[in-house]
Amino acid sequence: MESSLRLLFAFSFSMAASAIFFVVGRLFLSWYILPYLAYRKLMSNGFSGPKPSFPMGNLNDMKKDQKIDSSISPSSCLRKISNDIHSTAFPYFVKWQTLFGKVFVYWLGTEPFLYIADPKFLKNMSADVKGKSWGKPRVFKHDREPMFGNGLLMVEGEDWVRHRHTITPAFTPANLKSMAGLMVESVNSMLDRWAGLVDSGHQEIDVEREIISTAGEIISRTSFGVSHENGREVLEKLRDVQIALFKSIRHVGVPYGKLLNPKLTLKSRKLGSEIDALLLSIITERRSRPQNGQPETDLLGLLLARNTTDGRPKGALTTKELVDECKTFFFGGHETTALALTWTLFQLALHPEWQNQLRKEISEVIGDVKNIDATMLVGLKKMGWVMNEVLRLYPPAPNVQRQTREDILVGDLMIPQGTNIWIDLVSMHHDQNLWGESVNEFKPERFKDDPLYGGCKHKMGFLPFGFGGRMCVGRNLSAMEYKIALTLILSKFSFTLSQNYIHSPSIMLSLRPMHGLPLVFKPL
Ligand code: HEM
Repeated sequence: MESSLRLLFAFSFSMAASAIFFVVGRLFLSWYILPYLAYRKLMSNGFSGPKPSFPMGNLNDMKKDQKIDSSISPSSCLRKISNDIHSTAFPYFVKWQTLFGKVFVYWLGTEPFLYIADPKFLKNMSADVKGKSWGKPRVFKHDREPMFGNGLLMVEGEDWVRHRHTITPAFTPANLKSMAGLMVESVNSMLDRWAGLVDSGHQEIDVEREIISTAGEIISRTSFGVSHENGREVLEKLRDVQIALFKSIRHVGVPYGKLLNPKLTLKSRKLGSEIDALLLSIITERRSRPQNGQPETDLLGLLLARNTTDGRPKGALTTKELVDECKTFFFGGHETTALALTWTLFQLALHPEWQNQLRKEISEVIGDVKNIDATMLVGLKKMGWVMNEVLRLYPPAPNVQRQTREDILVGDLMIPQGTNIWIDLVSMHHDQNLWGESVNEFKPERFKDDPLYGGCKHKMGFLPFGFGGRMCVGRNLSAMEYKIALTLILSKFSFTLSQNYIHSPSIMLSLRPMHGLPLVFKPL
């Protein structure tokens, strides 16, 4: 009896020991051996980079380099505003570029990333890769699940083709045109609010917050057909997730890094579920709405038209996929455009001569802004140059990420399948070799003779909307909203930068003014 008990104990012990050994082995394999082998493969292919440490990779070096200037104050800041933001927002990349060139390998936790700021290399790498063959880094997909789920920004392969086909018709010229009226209405109500504030002696307004809120209202109404009040709850929760993710970014790629921030992790998961529930109720309400025989052509209408509850047609999105797309578009559809407008008002506040040039163009092309019409907007050429120049200097989406799903040969260098890729748009947009000596100056006229590339020496050196098949699906919607909003703002106010402005362009997924953008307004 005793010996069989001993036998049982020995057996259980050895089973437990093997299980522990197996788990530890698996973890060691996936955290250390596999990333190290991937790294070795890249290094043996001729790539170099800063030395990583386990398990933080290069995260500690990045944190150390990102010094915060505690002496900064609004008045000292106004004296030293510079558009050379690459060196302030990404000092570690600038340092590594001087050591290793414009293509190198660095580590986020145990995840090696191939960093690229060389448009020629980017072109050679991406020339033969179709949109559906690119992946997105698993480490970000997992991290950003509560914000984007597996929506268009993150989805891959044949599923990406299916999602993109379903969504693209929402952005046809006819559909965009039908959104113009709602955009005008939302922007005018923001401007009425500004006029009220100025009348009551509050000339200084933080426009970043105002514009983000109005852009949120626009996407809620134009793409989802919901009131601003209903959309606001989704947008506020998305913003809270964004802040929570930003706070935990310090441990991105670190195994079980989320456990180091349990509160933030739980918070973003909880918010993610609440957002899903809100979106599901918007979808359910829309499904039950009588259609009056008219096809609904806004984004949600199009998504639902292919998604009847009784027997889904081939290629239709599942309810989970629908929710993820709504999440992606609620967020992606407002913040980037709002930031493009915000950075534009910042530049125009510093360059009143451009405010005047644009006002002149508006009066020649549009005339009375009460009659603004989407078809007139193409005539606003100078405004197009200004938009491009702002997207060059302050790209709201400052980097693009990929993961290879096949081996890619670039000249005689091989990028192995599964490699994470980080494309630094800010670096390319601020590269003196590509743009010349005036690279950090605001010069919209550089787009006069070359409206698409602004005279950049390489066509892949200017990519505010990404590249290839995965280029931004909302870029035309964004250009229309930008032109409508800027036209209305410029026709009602002139503005200057407030003494309280602190120049601190920072990354919180997107590139934003860390301390807002206070401007001083004067009605015209
Ligand atoms: C100034 C405004 C905008 C900028 C700078 C911008 C920038 C970008 C960039 C750089 C990408 C490529 C990302 C990648 O390849 O990983 C992208 C993709 C995307 N954008 Fe935009 N975007 C803007 C406006 C919009 C708007 C208004 C919407 C929606 C209404 C939108 C929705 C999307 C979506 C869904 C994708 C993923 C496309 C795909 O992978 O097929 N964007 N955007």
